[in-house]
Amino acid sequence: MSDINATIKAELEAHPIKLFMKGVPAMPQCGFSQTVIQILSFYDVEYSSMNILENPEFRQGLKDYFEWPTFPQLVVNGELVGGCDIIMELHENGELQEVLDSAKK
Ligand SMILES: N[C@@H](CCC(=O)N[C@@H](CS)C(=O)NCC(=O)O)C(=O)O
Repeated sequence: MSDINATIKAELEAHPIKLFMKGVPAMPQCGFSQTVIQILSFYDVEYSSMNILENPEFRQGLKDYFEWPTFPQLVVNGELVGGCDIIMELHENGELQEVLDSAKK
């Protein structure tokens, strides 16, 4: 396993709910990241985030790791749930709560 893949895996093991985004929750630097932050604020959930603009290794590494070319990326239990469009869809159809509840404590 490449170094960055091992680093990503360790990061995901440490954080059951991880949002890779542009900017930080208090100041998202992209509308798609901002939308996901707003959606997550509807839920009583703790999550960790990483600003991929300040972590170029992760920015490229995650695209390869999940074979997903864009951010945000919401990851639960080490598995990519999706980006902005998918999170919005799961929120609107009522499935996001279950996904977030499945996070290992
Ligand atoms: N349809 C995507 C929109 C996200 C998107 O297009 N993100 C772009 C612009 S912020 C991106 O991450 N591009 C790759 C990059 O900047 O490394 C979603 O649902 O998340």
